[in-house]
This record gives sequence, structure tokens and C-alpha cells, in this order.
Amino acid sequence: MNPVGGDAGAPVPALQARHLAKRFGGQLALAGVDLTIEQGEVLALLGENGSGKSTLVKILSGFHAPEPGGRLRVAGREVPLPVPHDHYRDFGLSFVYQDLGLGIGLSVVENLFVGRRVGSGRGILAPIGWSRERRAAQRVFDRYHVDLDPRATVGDLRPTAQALLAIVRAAEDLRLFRERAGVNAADGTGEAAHGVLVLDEPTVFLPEDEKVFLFDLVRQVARGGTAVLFVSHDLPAIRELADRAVILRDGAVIGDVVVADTSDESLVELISGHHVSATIERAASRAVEAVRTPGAEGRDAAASGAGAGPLFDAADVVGGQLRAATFTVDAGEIVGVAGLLGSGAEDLPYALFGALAGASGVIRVGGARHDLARFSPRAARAAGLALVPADRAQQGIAPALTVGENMLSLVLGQYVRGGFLDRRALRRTADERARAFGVRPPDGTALVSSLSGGNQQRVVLARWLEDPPLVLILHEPTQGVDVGTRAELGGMLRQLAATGIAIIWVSTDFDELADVSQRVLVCSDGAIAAQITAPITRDRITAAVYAAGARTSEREG
Ligand SMILES: Nc1ncnc2c1ncn2[C@@H]1O[C@H](COP(=O)(O)OP(=O)(O)OP(=O)(O)O)[C@@H](O)[C@H]1O
Repeated sequence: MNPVGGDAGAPVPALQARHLAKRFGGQLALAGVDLTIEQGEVLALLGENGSGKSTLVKILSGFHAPEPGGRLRVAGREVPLPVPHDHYRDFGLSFVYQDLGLGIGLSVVENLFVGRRVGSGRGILAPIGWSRERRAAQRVFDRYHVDLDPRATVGDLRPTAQALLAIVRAAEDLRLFRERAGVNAADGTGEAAHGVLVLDEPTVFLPEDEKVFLFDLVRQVARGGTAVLFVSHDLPAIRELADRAVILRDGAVIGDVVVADTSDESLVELISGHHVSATIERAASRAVEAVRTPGAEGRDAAASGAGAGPLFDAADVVGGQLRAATFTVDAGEIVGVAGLLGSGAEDLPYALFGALAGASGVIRVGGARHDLARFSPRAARAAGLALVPADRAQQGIAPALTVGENMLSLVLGQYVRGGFLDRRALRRTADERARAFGVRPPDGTALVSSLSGGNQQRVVLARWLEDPPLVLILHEPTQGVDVGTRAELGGMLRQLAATGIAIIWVSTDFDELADVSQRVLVCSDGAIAAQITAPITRDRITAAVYAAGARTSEREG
């Protein structure tokens, strides 16, 4: 049953937005969106990369001012537009973003009560009673059935625990809003409508098996009456959580469906606007064709001439959580790497690429031997390696540069004529690549920071493929990428592998690994503990990862 906000008639919707629009220069990023979310409802907001989801969320948070003519009501009350900066909480809105917004060096209790001390009522100058605050924090966690230690430092928590804390904090903001609004309710009922919790891709960094804790918490928050707007590309998570899904395309609502009544295929079609499978291979070959430069042929020759042995060979790799990882990858092979958090899998891409301090071990690329203790990213590139890192914002792109400069930064030398950079040729190629990789808008001169997250990821991939390596190392390459594009990237990378490139694909998304890999290595306790060959399924990977983890803890116990 839906909790009722007033004393008569239908419950007040938690959120009613009318005609929200946003223009960036000549481009209409949001084209007049209407949206209603009922109290206690979990609504998924879906759409391909660049469809306008973040723009809508940023209007709700007050980060963007919408075009004139829009209206917003939350918890039955009119919210001024633009939403006053930093005051969304006062109107019953609360946000959790992918980066969670926690103070990593602070304790759990400090994060929970930041900005609103439970304290002694003597104001901000009163001494902080830590034991009282910790008890208050414990009561909050008990309320949400969440097991968190108020004393722990947030940076020491696992990502899942950090996400739980961020959600509890946001839900508490809404509970306090409701208390305040109830006290002030003009109709004297003491009853106030519930607010809206916005979750913007909160599952991206969480290990598959721990998402269930987050789902439990979100369901519980919604059961209490709060409406949840869940922005995500994660179809299984959407199916798990959402009652209804609204789909955006080109800034407009093009679908509003009950999730339980809609197949995955229909959802993907609504999101992408076409039958994905029919276009994957076409898009993939376009992108692979686009990057097959003369240099690439040279590398193909190097790859095939590497002799009888594997193209890539890693022995006793140490670094981070890795204690001695040894494995090989053949030319043309896609090898997945799976592991629980702390298994060492997440350190492997950086140790192999010379980007992890203190790493050691030996790798061989096409027969040439390299000592990882003396390796660097520059040496790795020269050796024929490329790395697509998980942390796109920090390591993948240069946000202040254009799409073209980012895409072509590894091959700028090819555009120097008579000592000058041939900007026209650079721009022509950049536009071509942007089209081939489906970057929207397909404009090589756009600043990369103005692209949506998924489109930035396409730029990162295009950049590395411009100068095709012998060995491509990918860490969570489809994070934040929409479902249609994900399939497209899978197809593209399969075609690249077919040209002789060896691909090492490290991911916590076991569905994805099952889909793309010819072989999956299971990392546990810093070593490769098992290997899965065809038939590769998500269940087999999950079982192997846990079996390896259990063997490790038995040994340690
Ligand atoms: N600050 C900005 N300046 C110029 N254009 C922008 C800006 N922010 C967004 N856009 C454009 O608005 C459109 C919608 O982007 P938005 O980030 O809302 O998409 P999204 O659906 O959240 O995508 P993703 O799934 O990739 O995160 C895109 O074409 C994007 O390039």
C-alpha cells in the first residue's frame, strides 16, 4: 500500500516535473520532459549515453538552471526553478552519485552527521560528544538494518559499505525533511508527503555479489514511502529494484513501461532505438576499419611473426595485492580476469603496464622480455601494450582538450607537416573517428568534458585503438556505457582480437566476461588460482571465484 501524504483522495505524487528543458549552445540536451514518481515507487531512468539523464538529475539538484517554462513539485510543494543552489534538501530531494561524495579520511559517524550535528543543542561551538554521536549513528544504522561501525574510517571500508553509508545518509536527510515538513504542515494533520532519493549509477563500482545489500537498503527506503529515481545502465539491477522505467532518447521521454511486463530485449530496443544485434557487427567493423592504419599492419605482422609461443607471457607478477601471478595470452585471444575485491585482479592491469609502484616480475611481449621492476607506461607503450584504465576521469582522458585531441593524442606526430600541426587533417580524422565510434555529438572539436560519461569512454577506447597495440589491457571498460554500446564494444573488441591483438579484460561484471572471453582466469590471493574454458557462463565464473576464495581462507585459517 502506498503511504498517503494527505488526509483525503489520492496520495500526492512524490515528484511531478513538467516541461523540464535544457539547451547547451545550439543543442537541446533535454527537450521538455514530464515526469511523475509516486510515493514509495522506484523509477528507473534509462537511456543511451548522451540521452539527457544526467542533465535531468542536475536540474533537480540545482546544478543546471532549466529553460524557462518548467515546473517542479516535490512532496506536494512547488519547488522554485532553478532549484536554489545547495538547498535541494530543503525541498525533499536527496542525491547519491557514483562517486558517493564521502569524506574518505573521516570516520563513518563524521560522514553521517556532517553539517547537522546531533550535539547538545548548544550550537556549533559546543564540544562534540563523540560517544553520544556514535550511539546516535548506531540507532540510525539499526533503523535501516545496516551493519556499519560508526568508528571506522570511511577510506578503510569496502566500496559496498561506503555506498550503503552514502544511501543511509541521503535517506536520513529525507527523513529529517519529512519530520520538519510534518511539524510545519499547514493543514494541521502533522502529515507530510515523502521526498525523492535520486541514485545516479550507484552500483557501478560494486562487486556483483555485494549489490544485494544495496538492493535491500533501497527497497527498505522505498517501503517507508520515499520515492527513488534510479539512474542506471545496469539491467539486472534495474530489474531487481525498479517498478517502472522511463526511457529518454535525444532528451525526450520515448517510453514509460512497467519493468516486470517488459523483456530485456524490449528495454534494450527502447534504449537504443533499434535492434542492437543487427547493428553491432556493422558498427564494430566500421570502428575497426577506421583505425586500421598502415602502422597497424606492421604490428599485425609482428604479432603473427612472434613465433610458436604465446604472444604475451607474464611470470611471477607482484604488486598491490598480487603475490605471484603467472599466465599467458595467445595472439587473437580475449582472456578475461575475474576475482573478488582484494584478490589482486584489480592491480593486474596497472602492474603489467608499469603503472603500479613497487611492481615486479617479468613479461614477454612477442618474445621480447621486460622487467616490471624497471617498467613504465612509456616503456609499456613502446613494447606494444595499451591500457584502458577504469578511472576514466583521472587517467583516461584530458578533460580540457577536445575530442579530437584526446582521440589522436598518441599519433599527433602523423599530423605534423613541415614542422606545423595540420589542424585541418586532424579535425577531418577526428570527425571521422567520432562518427565511426558513435560518439555523440560526432564533433571532433567539442570539449571532451562536455560529453556524457559513456561518450567519454568511447573516446578513451578510440584513442588507444588509433595506434593498435599488440596487447590491449582493459579494466572495467564498459563502466557507465549504455547496453547497446556495450554490445557494440564487445563486437568491436572481438574483431580487433581477430586481427591478432591479444586482449586482457579485467572486470567485476561476470556476464560481460562470459560474453567476451575465450578463457577466464580466476585471481585469488594474488595469484591465478584457476582457469575456465568453454562453455563459459556467469555461474561458472561466480562458482570458481568463490571456490578459489574459500580455498585461500581455509589455507589462511
Ligand atoms: N556542460 C555541457 N556542455 C555542453 N553539452 C553538454 C553539457 N552537459 C551535457 N551536455 C550534452 O547534453 C547531452 C546529454 O548529456 P547527459 O550527460 O545528460 O547524458 P546522459 O544520458 O547522462 O549520458 P551517460 O549515460 O553517458 O551519462 C549530451 O549530448 C552531452 O554532450
